Amino acid sequence: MRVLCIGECMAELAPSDVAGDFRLGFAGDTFNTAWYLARLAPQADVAYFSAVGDDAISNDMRTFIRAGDIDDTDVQTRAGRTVGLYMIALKDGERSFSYWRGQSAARTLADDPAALANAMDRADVIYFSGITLGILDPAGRDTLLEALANARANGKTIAFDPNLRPKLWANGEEMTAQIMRGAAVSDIALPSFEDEADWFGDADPQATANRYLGAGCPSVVVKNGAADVLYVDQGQWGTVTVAALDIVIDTTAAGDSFNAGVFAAIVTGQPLDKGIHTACTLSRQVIGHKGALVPVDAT
Ligand SMILES: Nc1ncnc2c1ncn2[C@@H]1O[C@H](COP(=O)(O)OP(=O)(O)O)[C@@H](O)[C@H]1O
Ligand SMILES: O=C(O)C(=O)C[C@H](O)[C@H](O)COP(=O)(O)O
Repeated sequence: MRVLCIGECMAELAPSDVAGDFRLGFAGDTFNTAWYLARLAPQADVAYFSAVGDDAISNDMRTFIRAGDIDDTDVQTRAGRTVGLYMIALKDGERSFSYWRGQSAARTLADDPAALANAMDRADVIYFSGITLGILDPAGRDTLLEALANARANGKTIAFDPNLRPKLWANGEEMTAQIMRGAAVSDIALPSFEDEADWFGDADPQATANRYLGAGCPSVVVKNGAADVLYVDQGQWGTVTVAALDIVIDTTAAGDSFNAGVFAAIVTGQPLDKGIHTACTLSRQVIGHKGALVPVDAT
């Protein structure tokens, strides 16, 4: 099984234990999921699709991707450009981000439809997010969504995390409309209830699930912080209880690592509820540590 994750990896500055000192890493929502999936399912072939520049930090990022056992064959190089950067600020375990990514090479990742089609042809599961859609210009977004629709018609499984990031969009209407275009080409959606309620006005997680079902996405997993995970899979509804972690250190990548748990079940042919249990165990470990990518125990 080959899983292709599509999106932007950035340089990450994460607060260290010393006030004012930051640690340089590499992270980004779809990349984080690829990284955790490669740890959880070493038998799977995990690949990343993106674009980087040709400077030193772009090369360091590529080295980091490969060191994570992630195939970087489909990471394109754009001469004269570089990668995006973000910094995490923490207050009582909740994170906020500052970004410097307006000119990043990843913004051009969908410029070559042939490269997209070729990478998708070689994959079984294809994952993208609302952040992937948000960094693209309208033409790139159309190209990516068309390629995903074609891949789905060819039998690929398409997975989507809406990952709502209002800073990437002109306004809320544009964001919600484009997110639902993403849902319409997907087989499984993995939204987070709090964000969905804020932007779509969903009254409860059932309303979130029903909205994605209505868009044509037949399986939905609704994350909800420490509250139950609600899922619907080909008409079967269920919930999984989360063992709440009392002291949360940093919620960065909670949802990203969770998604990797679900994909690990898909690639190993296990039922979705088993994958959600793995997802909960993994994301609980991740939020107990600082930064997006943390060492994980066997789950
Ligand atoms: N306080 C917590 N205790 C235990 N697990 C948690 C906690 N907060 C989040 N998680 C786990 O992380 C998953 C994703 O969290 P959530 O906050 O909903 O997503 P996101 O990070 O995308 O906003 C949850 O479904 C749950 O499994
Ligand atoms: O690409 C971006 O804009 C990011 O924000 C990168 C972040 O590391 C993850 O997106 C964290 O995502 P959560 O799992 O929701 O905590």
